[in-house]
Amino acid sequence: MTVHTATCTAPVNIATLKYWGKRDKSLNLPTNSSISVTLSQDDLRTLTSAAASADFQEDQLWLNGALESLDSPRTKACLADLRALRAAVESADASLPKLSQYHLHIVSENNFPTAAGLASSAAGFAALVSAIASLYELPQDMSELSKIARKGSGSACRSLFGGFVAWEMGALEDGLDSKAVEVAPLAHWPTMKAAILVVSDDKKDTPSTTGMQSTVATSDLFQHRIHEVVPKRFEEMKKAIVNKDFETFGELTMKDSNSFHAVCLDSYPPIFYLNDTSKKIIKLVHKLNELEGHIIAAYTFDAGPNAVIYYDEANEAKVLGTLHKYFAQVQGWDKKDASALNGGVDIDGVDPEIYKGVSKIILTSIGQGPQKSTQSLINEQGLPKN
Ligand SMILES: Nc1ncnc2c1ncn2[C@@H]1O[C@H](COP(=O)(O)OP(=O)(O)OP(=O)(O)O)[C@@H](O)[C@H]1O
Ligand SMILES: C[C@@](O)(CCOP(=O)(O)OP(=O)(O)O)CC(=O)O
Repeated sequence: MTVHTATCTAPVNIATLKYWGKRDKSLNLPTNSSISVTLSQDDLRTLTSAAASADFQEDQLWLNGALESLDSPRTKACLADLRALRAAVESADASLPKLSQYHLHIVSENNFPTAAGLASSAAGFAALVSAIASLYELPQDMSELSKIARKGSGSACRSLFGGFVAWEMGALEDGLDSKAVEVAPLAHWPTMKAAILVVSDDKKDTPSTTGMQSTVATSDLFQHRIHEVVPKRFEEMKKAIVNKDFETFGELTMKDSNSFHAVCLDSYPPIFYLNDTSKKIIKLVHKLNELEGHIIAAYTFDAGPNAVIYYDEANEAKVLGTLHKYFAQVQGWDKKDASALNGGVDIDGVDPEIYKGVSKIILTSIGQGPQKSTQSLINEQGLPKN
């Protein structure tokens, strides 16, 4: 039996200017442009192998060791687009195997919790699209492929690039101009770091799609956000990234997280993603920045209570040192020497039991986009190795 395979990894991205709201639900077309930082795959990544064979009976996906349905319209849309591009390649060269007509076996592993507010769907769809595009030897560039990943999950389109990434919302009804582009590569600002305080790795209450639909339908504040706030912020944040201006980048990042959670609260009925621990972390970061006299740390929260805190390596002693003072008991510090963690400052009014609301800290940094891998998860029969 002949089995064609390819394997790719893809990263998680965490938005600093949030995507929240769809103008087209089936194509995942957003109501505003967004910006994100791609995180290092050393800490958070999806590894996906894709195989095609004339002997396969049906399309199948194994996610983290269990068979997962491929019936969702989102996954079907991604597979249909990729097959259409492969069919075009095959019609231009009759000597190529007709992979577009074969069923696919896809095996994927996330090295972090799935569906827990850590952007697994972003890394997952970016890896799925990258692995199949590699299997099909597609000529399309990353921006083109990002339009396919977008149909899987909006935020996934940004995981096709490393470094700093913008998702341009586009204006066309068919979504052909709604794609991810690179704002700056990893090498432009490699000292950007992220500390993720995992407040909960439970499945979230209100799924992003449902939450967005409710916000678009019911929040008045949302109209102000998408028309007045985000367009200006989008340009300002890109400029701050190009200038490596952490103060401006950090301020815009925090304000945008707050704006996103404000429109969630303004939805009817309201949507709550932050919990008491999240709010205590927000206060801690503001007090740290006040003590320093300028912004050295910036928080952002997605559709859940987990905090992502961005900082520049130049301020690592102070930022991580301070977090260590309050969260020393949580797991995840082992990759840092104790000597690197004693530069923290005391902050008035922080609940000494704040650490009880946090299960672990993930210390990571900015990273690269999808990578080809030789570590196949599929055996010669086209089935999962484990
Ligand atoms: N490696 C993967 N390959 C394919 N699909 C995946 C993969 N990982 C996750 N997914 C899909 O994404 C879904 C989880 O998306 P969901 O939006 O609920 O959580 P999340 O992305 O972890 O959180 P958030 O969007 O709040 O950051 C999974 O149920 C699965 O359908
Ligand atoms: C708060 C966010 O993380 C929302 C992400 O939403 P998704 O990309 O998960 O939504 P779907 O398009 O419905 O799959 C903000 C962001 O990542 O920009």
